[in-house]
Amino acid sequence: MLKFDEVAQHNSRDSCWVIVHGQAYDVTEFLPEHPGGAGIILKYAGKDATEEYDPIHPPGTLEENLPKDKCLGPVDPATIKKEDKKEEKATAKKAEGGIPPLDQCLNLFDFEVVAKTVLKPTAWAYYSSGADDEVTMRENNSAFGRIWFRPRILRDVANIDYSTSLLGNKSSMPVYITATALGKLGHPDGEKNLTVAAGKEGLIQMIPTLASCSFDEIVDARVNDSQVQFFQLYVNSNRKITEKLIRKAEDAGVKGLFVTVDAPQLGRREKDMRMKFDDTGSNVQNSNKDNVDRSQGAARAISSFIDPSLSWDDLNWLKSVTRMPIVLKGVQTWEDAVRAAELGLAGVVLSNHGGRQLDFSRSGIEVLGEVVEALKARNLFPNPMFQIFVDGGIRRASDVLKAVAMGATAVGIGRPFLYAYSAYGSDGVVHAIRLLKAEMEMNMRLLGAPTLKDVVPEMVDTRALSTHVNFTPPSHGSQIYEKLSTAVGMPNE
Ligand SMILES: Cc1cc2c(cc1C)[n+](S(=O)(=O)[O-])c1c(=O)[nH]c(=O)nc-1n2C[C@H](O)[C@H](O)[C@H](O)COP(=O)(O)O
Repeated sequence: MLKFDEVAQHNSRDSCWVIVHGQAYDVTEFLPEHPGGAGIILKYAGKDATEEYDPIHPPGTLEENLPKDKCLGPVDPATIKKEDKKEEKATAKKAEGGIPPLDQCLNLFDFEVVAKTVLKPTAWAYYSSGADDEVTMRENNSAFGRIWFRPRILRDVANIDYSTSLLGNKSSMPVYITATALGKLGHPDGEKNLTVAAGKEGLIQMIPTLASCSFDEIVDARVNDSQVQFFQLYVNSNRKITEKLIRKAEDAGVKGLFVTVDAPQLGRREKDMRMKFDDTGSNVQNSNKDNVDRSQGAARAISSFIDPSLSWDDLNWLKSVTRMPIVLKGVQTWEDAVRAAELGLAGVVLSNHGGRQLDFSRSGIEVLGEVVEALKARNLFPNPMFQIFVDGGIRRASDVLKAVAMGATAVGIGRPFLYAYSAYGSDGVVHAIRLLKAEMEMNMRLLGAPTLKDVVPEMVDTRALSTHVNFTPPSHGSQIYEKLSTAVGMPNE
């Protein structure tokens, strides 16, 4: 059995060994091939890299990418020295007073406040960042603040039913858990937290291509065989790899293929870059002058496989590969939505990737208005065979109902569920979903709409949508933050 000190001597580009899950690997020859660049590996040369490795790599990645003889065997656990993780210590200190009990989270904003105190800085940067100046990320939620309800009265609202169906699959609410990458950055169970909660609460989860967990782990985490999942696809420049992924998803019973079309290159998320940049900038990478394009941060590094040449011409190929309904995720104009409908696709997600792609893209809810008008003008709406989804900035059931009133079938939610499980595991996500369900019941009752069919365009006033007022959402979660900051002695920022 190897000793840690033996591994520690192989800590350079000329001879680079790392430890992952107690096994030593010689990655010297792999360094130039690593999509994330040599620098991030060299940072852990001669050390235990397990904690850094896990959130980014699905199980089996090493075995799939290294020749057998590069696995050098087990390292005596008694000799392994743990890295002095300054940043983890700081985070632990912040939360040493513990986090508030789950039932003190009263809305989706509260989870963000709590997650910020428990997430590693790199994880917080990755999850919370938007592109450039984050104008679109803020606008995503602000835009909902410019839509007003027109509630109707004296309607029998004794029984409220907010169930619906997405692409022909039952859902307990017009909400799905959208695809967000690198789930293990926030919690060791990663995306499985979402699978379990979605199954328990009857929601559909969209499995991301860039998940931390393996596809099989996420599918195996279903709470029962009838649990419905969708798959979010980044098309790989190597189309064979993409075909294999799609077939695997279809064989696993996935019920919808959401092709991401707003990210031919991942956006410049500067919070993420700064964190990663400092992270890699301080490491051997600079002195080794790696040729990794670090100017795009970690996101670019993990997504260099995405095919920027993907175009409308490829849709017939995509349709030939699968019988799953195909939805384009990241459509931002009526022209592209109409084209998708005319091509016989199953729908579109009006989305700007949570403001993480092109800054100053309009919010999904803003685009929804023009898309519905354009489809109606061509007798393409309403059409149960072509569904419209919206995501970005949805934090309240009132946001969900505004989108439904304007013609969306359902909405996708990302960050709040990430924050919920980063702080509280899958129980956090279950709680978040139940909070939304309680809001749905109350909002629909007060709106005068017993079912989603009764949530109609006349119930919203969208005249203010086209003007951009600076709507700053109330400082949500401040109550919980105050409590928290006193509990753990943090300055009340
Ligand atoms: C927050 C977040 C979003 C990501 C996401 C990762 C995070 C941490 N990632 S990303 O690494 O490439 O940017 C994906 C992804 O893998 N694929 C994708 O289609 N959308 C990705 N999205 C966008 C997501 O699917 C929704 O469009 C967005 O999260 C909706 O906005 P809210 O977070 O405000 O709900």
